[in-house]
Amino acid sequence: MASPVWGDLPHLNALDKIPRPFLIGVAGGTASGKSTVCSKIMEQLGQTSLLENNRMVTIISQDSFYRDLTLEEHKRATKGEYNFDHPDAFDTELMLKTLLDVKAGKRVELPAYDYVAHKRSPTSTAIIHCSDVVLFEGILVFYFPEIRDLFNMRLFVDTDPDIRLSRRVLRDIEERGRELDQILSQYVQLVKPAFEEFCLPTKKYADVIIPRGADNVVAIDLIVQHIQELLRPNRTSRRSRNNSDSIVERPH
Ligand SMILES: Nc1ncnc2c1ncn2[C@@H]1O[C@H](COP(=O)(O)OP(=O)(O)O)[C@@H](O)[C@H]1O
Ligand SMILES: Nc1ccn([C@@H]2O[C@H](COP(=O)(O)O)[C@@H](O)[C@H]2O)c(=O)n1
Repeated sequence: MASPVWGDLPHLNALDKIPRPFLIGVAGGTASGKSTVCSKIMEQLGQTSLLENNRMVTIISQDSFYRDLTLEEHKRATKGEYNFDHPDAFDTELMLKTLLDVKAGKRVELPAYDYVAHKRSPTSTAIIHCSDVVLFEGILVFYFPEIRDLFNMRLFVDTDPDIRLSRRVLRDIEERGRELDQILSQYVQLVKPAFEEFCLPTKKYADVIIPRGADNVVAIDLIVQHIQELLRPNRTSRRSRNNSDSIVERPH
């Protein structure tokens, strides 16, 4: 019989059998603050005395799973004309296999994504060991049903589109080697329509929607408290208590 630790617990219903790693999906539009929210959650979970030193929190980015581009696609990418916001841009099979390995407690090695070269970095990798909590963040982490179903908790970072665009412009110029006119044309022609078609409709799958992203310290504190409570050793069944779903904001 399978161990209850790795049991088949696709979501928050089996509250008295919390699987490790506890897999959290973090979706949201480009530059909504997904990575920043994950870093804050990781920071706050790492600091708590409830988690032992040898337990870990890991962040994986969906961007590590961008497909390799053909020569022609790469040419378009350098002109800001390749659609990186479409589900087809991702290697879904590899993404699913990796997450299943992570869930099974296997060690995985992931390349960092190089946004300047539009491909996975051949030199920089992240080793993902078996962790207590794994945060998987990206624009389309709730889009693919097989992947969506793996999460034990789903968060959607909901930041105003104008703020996202202004942050993306600064970030893409400073960190991703892009020119302003290309950032804007890519955004208008590809990023924004794909957000509306593929990312925004996945908000309904979230357990918690985080308005204003990392600025929302209250939401982040509540999420961290909730995770700590779920992962507390020897916790009593939440079904026997009354405060079980107090922080879970379920969208309509
Ligand atoms: N609350 C915030 N206030 C100011 N800048 C922020 C905030 N959250 C994120 N940023 C900045 O916006 C950019 C995108 O944030 P990031 O967390 O990487 O978003 P995402 O992972 O959703 O693309 C980064 O340059 C980041 O430093
Ligand atoms: N070579 C690439 C790969 C991706 N993008 C853009 O990145 C966005 C996703 O990353 P976030 O950190 O913003 O969530 C996505 O909107 C792609 O357009 C890119 O420009 N170039």
